[in-house]
This record gives sequence, structure tokens and C-alpha cells, in this order.
Amino acid sequence: MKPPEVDRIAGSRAAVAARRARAEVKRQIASGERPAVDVLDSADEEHPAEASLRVSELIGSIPWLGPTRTARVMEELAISPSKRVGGLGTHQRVRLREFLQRRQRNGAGAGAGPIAPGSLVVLAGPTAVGKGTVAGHIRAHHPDVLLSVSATTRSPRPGEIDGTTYFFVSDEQFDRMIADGEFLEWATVHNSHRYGTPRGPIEAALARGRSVLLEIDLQGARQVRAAFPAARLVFLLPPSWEELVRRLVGRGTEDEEERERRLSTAKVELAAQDEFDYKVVNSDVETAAQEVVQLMAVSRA
Ligand SMILES: Nc1nc2c(ncn2[C@@H]2O[C@H](COP(=O)(O)OP(=O)(O)O)[C@@H](O)[C@H]2O)c(=O)[nH]1
Ligand SMILES: Nc1ncnc2c1ncn2[C@@H]1O[C@H](COP(=O)(O)OP(=O)(O)O)[C@@H](O)[C@H]1O
Repeated sequence: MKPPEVDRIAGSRAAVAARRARAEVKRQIASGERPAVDVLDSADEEHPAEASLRVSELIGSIPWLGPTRTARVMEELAISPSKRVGGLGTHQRVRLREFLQRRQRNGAGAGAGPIAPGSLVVLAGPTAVGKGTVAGHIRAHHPDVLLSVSATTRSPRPGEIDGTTYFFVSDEQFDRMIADGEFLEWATVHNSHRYGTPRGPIEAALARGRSVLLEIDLQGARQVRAAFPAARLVFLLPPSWEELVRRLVGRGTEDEEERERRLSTAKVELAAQDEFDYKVVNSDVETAAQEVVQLMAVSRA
């Protein structure tokens, strides 16, 4: 058996070597020799220097981020300051990866951070373009963004959950909510059912500096713009009209008559796309979701 003193010396040598290896990784990031996202991707048992690096050290090594912004970024990504790269949870890793890639693409100094605090973004677009799908992707990957849950008088589709997809309410309940001033905006959509955005959760989130995403129709987007001129309006476009029809038919949730009604609304909505601040083509869900999130990161200043 080795005497304890030998163990202690060996242990401290190993610790010094590990520190040196981490310092080298930080130097590579700081000099631009190695993108931070590569360090994140290579962090595993075979790369202990990368895996044992703290996330704050990884982000802090990027030349254009000082300690204050690093701390803010960590908070926005919901990653604790002591977290090591190898110990990240799946969602944290995805959020960090998206952030690093976005910063790499945008270059130094672009934007204000992953998500500008307190921004209100409206996602609109024709039926079946994929608004719900893109919003769902953002919900899954950016829990820091509040995805507003609307109230509607339409019936739930199979798989839709009351309180998550929508608050499914009766006509009488909807009337009462209007009378009580509970809506930020509301509209009758596709000439059939009413949909409205509950005001309370949005105002509370914005007051706390949390960003909010509304997935609503054209009429609602116009009302939000009037009430909140600072809101950013995003129009989601299909790659083509044929693809839009394919998605509507493929979803299989409406009969022929309802599909026709929705497609005629879609023509009106597409004609209004130039009223929006940004247009995003939904060819690929992940890319479209990332573009919407990136728009949230654009500094209001
Ligand atoms: N104005 C307004 N529109 C909403 C609201 N919630 C959903 N919508 C819109 O209502 C429309 C119908 O939604 P839905 O019944 O889920 O079917 P979809 O058209 O196939 O997405 C979509 O354009 C939604 O964006 C809301 O709170 N306010
Ligand atoms: N980028 C995409 N590529 C292919 N299919 C998509 C894409 N985005 C959404 N879809 C599909 O299109 C259909 C309509 O999407 P949905 O999110 O319900 O649209 P919306 O909320 O705009 O009415 C769904 O079946 C969905 O799976």
C-alpha cells in the first residue's frame, strides 16, 4: 500500500494537471481557436478538461462577454453558476447549445443576450402553417419564455388538454370574461369560434421581466400592436400554398367544409403579411423556432 503522503502528492499533481488542462481550453475559446460550442459538444468522460469546466468559465471565456453579462446569460438559461459542462441536464444543454450557436452566427456584440427580458412577441400566420408546432418547440426548449394559453369557445381536438393547449370555455363564460375585462385582446376566428388572450398572466410575466409569446390570429395581432406598440409581430409563412393545404389536410382535424373556410381566411391573412415586423418561413420546425427565439433576442435599444 502507498503511504498517504504519496497519495496526497499524486492527488495534488493530478489536480494541478486538470487545472492546467482547463486553463488551456479557456485559452483556446478566448483566442477564437476553438468555438465554445465545440467544447460543449466534446465534453464527456474522454475529455475531462472540457467536462469539468464550469459553464460560467465556458461562457466567460468568450471574448465579448464580461462577468456581468455572463451572470445574466446563466440566469436566462436557467443554469446555476457552479454547474459543470459535463453535469448539464438535457434541456440545459440544448438551451446552452442554441445560445452558443446563435452568438457564433451573429458575431461579437450582436444582440443583447439570449432573450431580451420582457419582450412581447406575437406569432401569427395562416391556419396549419405550423404556429402551434413551432410554439410547442419553443415551449419545450425555452421554458424561460411564457407561452400564453388562450381561452376559446371551440371544442377540444383529440389530445388537446384544457389549461395547456387552450382554456376551453362556454359562450357564457367567454361573455363573462369579456365583461370582466379579462382579455388583452379577443376575436372571432374563421367566422366561427371566439379566442382571447387572458391579460393577467402576461402582464405579471412582463412586469417580472419574462418574455411572452402569443400565438394568435391577424385580428388579435393588430389589437396587441395597438395596445403594446413595443410588441414584435412575427408572421409564419408556409414554403408554398400547396404545402399549406397539404399540412391542413394531413393534420386531419377538420372536415372539408371547415378546411375551405380556413383556407379562405388563410388568403386574407397571407395578404396582410407586410403589416408584420418579421417573416419566418416554416420549412423546418427547429429552424423556424430558432429564428423566432432569435427575434426575441434582438435588443429593443
Ligand atoms: N385573436 C386570437 N386568436 C387566437 C387566440 N388563440 C388562438 N388564436 C388563433 O385562432 C386560430 C384558430 O386556432 P385553432 O382552432 O387552434 O386552429 P388553427 O387555425 O388550425 O391553428 C389560429 O389562427 C390561432 O392563432 C387568441 O387568444 N386570440
Ligand atoms: N415545418 C413543418 N414541416 C412539416 N409539417 C409541419 C411543419 N410544421 C408543422 N407541420 C405539420 O402541419 C400541421 C399543422 O401544424 P399546426 O402546428 O397544427 O398549425 P397551426 O397551429 O398553424 O394551425 C401539423 O400536422 C404539423 O405536424
